[in-house]
Amino acid sequence: MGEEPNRLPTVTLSYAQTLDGRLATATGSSQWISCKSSLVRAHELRARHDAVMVGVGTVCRDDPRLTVRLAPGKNPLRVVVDSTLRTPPSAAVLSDGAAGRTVLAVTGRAPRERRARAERLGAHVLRLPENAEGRVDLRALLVALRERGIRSVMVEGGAALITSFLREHLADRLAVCVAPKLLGCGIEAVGELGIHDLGGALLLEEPSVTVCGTDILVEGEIYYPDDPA
Ligand SMILES: Nc1c(N[C@@H]2O[C@H](COP(=O)(O)O)[C@@H](O)[C@H]2O)[nH]c(=O)[nH]c1=O
Repeated sequence: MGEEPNRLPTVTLSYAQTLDGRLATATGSSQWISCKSSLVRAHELRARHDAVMVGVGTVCRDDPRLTVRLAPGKNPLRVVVDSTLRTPPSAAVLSDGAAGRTVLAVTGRAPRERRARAERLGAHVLRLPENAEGRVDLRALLVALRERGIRSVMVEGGAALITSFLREHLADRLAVCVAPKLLGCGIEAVGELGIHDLGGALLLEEPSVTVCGTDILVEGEIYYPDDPA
């Protein structure tokens, strides 16, 4: 059977949270929530995807490298969703010598001089339409990535990007690492989805639950009850 040419890349949301659903403390401290075995597994998952994606807030807070280092395998394309291009030139994704494997997804609100600077560093700046909130239109981003041959995307966060993918029904799979820790107040993994009764809850279809080191991994396909069958 041939591949559907218009199919959007498969999107997997993958993140580590505490038992009480936090990605980080209220001050943004998140390294590390998961145990070493889960970190290895996260790198294995990166290697199985064509692209790994984060929001610019995560870049500014964590300065991730988004490479495969703890497992064998190829580095995926790195994609930063960054409507006004706030990624600093010193960020690892622009300064580690592999900026040619970094896409900055921006809107028309990204100042020209910042775009030129990122391109001089070797990054690909992808100018995309904005949504009603002035942020990058995620569907347009997925279409643009598909045109570049990307068939699978692993979205690592942060909370705003995770929430947007769920709200727009653009996430296909969830792979959540739950660490046996409690933080109380902190950054919640998933924000407002506009669900007012339990019948509207997003579900994981046939989820798998496995233990990884001291963490619990929950994975499955996301079912959106409001979507037409
Ligand atoms: N805090 C947290 C994760 N955070 C994710 O890992 C990124 C760091 O990537 P890198 O610099 O390549 O190691 C970070 O920006 C965020 O996307 N991942 C996990 O498996 N477990 C954790 O506890």
